[in-house]
Amino acid sequence: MNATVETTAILYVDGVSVSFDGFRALNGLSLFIEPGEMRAIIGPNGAGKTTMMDVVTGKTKPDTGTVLFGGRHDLSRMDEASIADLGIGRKFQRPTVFEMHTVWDNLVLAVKQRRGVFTTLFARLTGAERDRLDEILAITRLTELRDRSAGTLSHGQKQWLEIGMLLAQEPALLLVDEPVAGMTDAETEQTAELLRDINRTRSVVVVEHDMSFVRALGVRVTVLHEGSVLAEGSLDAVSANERVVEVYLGR
Ligand SMILES: Nc1ncnc2c1ncn2[C@@H]1O[C@H](COP(=O)(O)OP(=O)(O)OP(=O)(O)O)[C@@H](O)[C@H]1O
Repeated sequence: MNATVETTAILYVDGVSVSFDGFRALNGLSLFIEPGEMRAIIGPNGAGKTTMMDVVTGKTKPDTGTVLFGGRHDLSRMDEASIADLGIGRKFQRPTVFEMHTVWDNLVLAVKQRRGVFTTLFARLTGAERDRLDEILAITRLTELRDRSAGTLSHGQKQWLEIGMLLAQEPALLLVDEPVAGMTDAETEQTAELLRDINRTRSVVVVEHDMSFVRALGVRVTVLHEGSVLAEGSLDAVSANERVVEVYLGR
């Protein structure tokens, strides 16, 4: 694994393979995300999308290949906590907010998690931290709901709150797994807007099956199939690709 590659990519994944009991979940996967980019990853079930996220976040170690963050951090040698500390945030498919706490307190807990539990659990937020959380409430469309307990939010609002909790940790790169599954059409549209807002200051990788949502994002799309990249380009370009239609979109 070579950590001296020259690259401008914030996320550099090159020739990565991962096998589980002889089955190749990733097979020479190469993917390069530039700083400030938002990328959508699509592909059939079992294509390797989740495994790709697992490799980037340190949950799964690649058998071969190179995974670099910011051109110099070799993620294949780091554990999950160190990778999160570097500035890679991951939003899993199911929301895991603290239901008994208010929206605001959930965000405060996320800030405290970032600062380190032991030193500052009882310390008050600084003015700058409060201002930042107000901004995050606005970005995640939750300003009016700040005093509601998280358990009373709709499914979509819980997903936005969890995205807000990730933002409170100020990641440079956000990985988002199927954010709109189970959302209403209106929530889906708003989630596309919300991610575009977030993408003004951060790089984002979104895995999603919902093609109207991917269209609304309006970003470059990577199609995975059998653990490697089948096609890459605009949604229109990959939708016109015969192999992509055959293995995924035409189903
Ligand atoms: N820990 C594991 N042990 C054994 N096999 C695994 C493991 N994790 C993933 N796989 C297999 O690797 C393949 C790729 O799975 P992965 O979850 O990455 O696909 P995916 O593109 O995310 O699919 P989906 O759209 O269904 O979430 C699948 O065939 C899966 O069964």
